[in-house]
Amino acid sequence: MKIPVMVISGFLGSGKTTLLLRLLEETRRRGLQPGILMNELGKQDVDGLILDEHSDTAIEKLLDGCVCCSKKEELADCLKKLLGQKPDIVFIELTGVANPEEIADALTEPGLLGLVKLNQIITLLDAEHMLDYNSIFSSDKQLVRTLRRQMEVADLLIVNKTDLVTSRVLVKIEKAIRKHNEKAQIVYAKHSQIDVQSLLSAILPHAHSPLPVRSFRMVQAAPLIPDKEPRPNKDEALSYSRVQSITLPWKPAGDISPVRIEQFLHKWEAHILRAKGYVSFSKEQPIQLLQHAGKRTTWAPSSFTGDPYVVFIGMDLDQEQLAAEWSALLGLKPN
Ligand SMILES: Nc1nc2c(ncn2[C@@H]2O[C@H](COP(=O)(O)OP(=O)(O)OP(=O)(O)O)[C@@H](O)[C@H]2O)c(=O)[nH]1
Repeated sequence: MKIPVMVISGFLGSGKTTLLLRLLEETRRRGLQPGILMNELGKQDVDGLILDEHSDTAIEKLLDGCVCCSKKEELADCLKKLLGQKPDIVFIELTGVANPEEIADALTEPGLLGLVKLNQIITLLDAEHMLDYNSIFSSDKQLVRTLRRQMEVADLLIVNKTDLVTSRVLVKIEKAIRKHNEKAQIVYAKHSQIDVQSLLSAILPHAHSPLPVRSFRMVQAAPLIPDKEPRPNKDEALSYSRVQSITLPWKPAGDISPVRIEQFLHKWEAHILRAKGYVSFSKEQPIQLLQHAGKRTTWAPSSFTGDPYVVFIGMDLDQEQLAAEWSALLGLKPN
């Protein structure tokens, strides 16, 4: 019996983990056993810890690189480990800069073909920023292509963060999406709130019934990129070229307020696309989960108990400069 795999893609901070939490809630309600494969660009696993706080699901983690390019070799092993736990469905949450078609392709490779089947590719779109991506990322050809492919190959497109835009913007977004994908269902959401019940309705505990599977992807051995668009050469095959991540420890020398961190992120906003991690402001207060996406910063109490840190993901990041300014912010002496 092949286990269905749902691939969750979408740019950095678009709402993938928020959706995954909703899907996990529904699997629990239905008595399904899920397996999760998380892929993160950073060395630290912020999303995995968020999931750990909300569920006791089996999670495999691929950190410090993108599963569609630098970590592709490890995908099969990770999936096989998860399958050992006999899940009814596997969710793969990709990094924000991953091309989901590469994963769909990998699922059809001989080592996995008999074990898993692609159920569907879901792509989340950040309604507040997606119309600006082409101009913001014009210097990273691969990334522009990846973001386009995230739209083109999706079965379901979730336009998320609709609380942050007007209905006029939504009309523009729909037009932009339809240029790239005429068929996918489009749904509009706040905080990835969609009808997860119907999304999972065909998945049964230890399912023996036929599932809706993207048959054209599973049966054809031909490349997934259409002929009119030649396969990229080796360098172009990377899904991005100018995005980097750096993890910095949080060890302030004295008191520091959340406002100072927000000012820091604001100062770096031309380069920082996403920041997340755990920080503590005082011994009395619980550790805070920092989430910075699309130039907005939020804080939430967390039960994290390790050494606090923040992961920064950015474009053309001067990592040395960032680290030096971070140390200065925390009141630390330069090395
Ligand atoms: N205002 C608003 N915030 C949202 C919405 N959906 C998610 N967020 C917030 O956006 C931030 C990023 O959400 P995530 O679900 O972690 O996004 P992601 O795509 O998993 O992020 P990465 O995997 O790190 O790229 C979090 O602070 C969420 O609470 C939404 O619809 N509206």
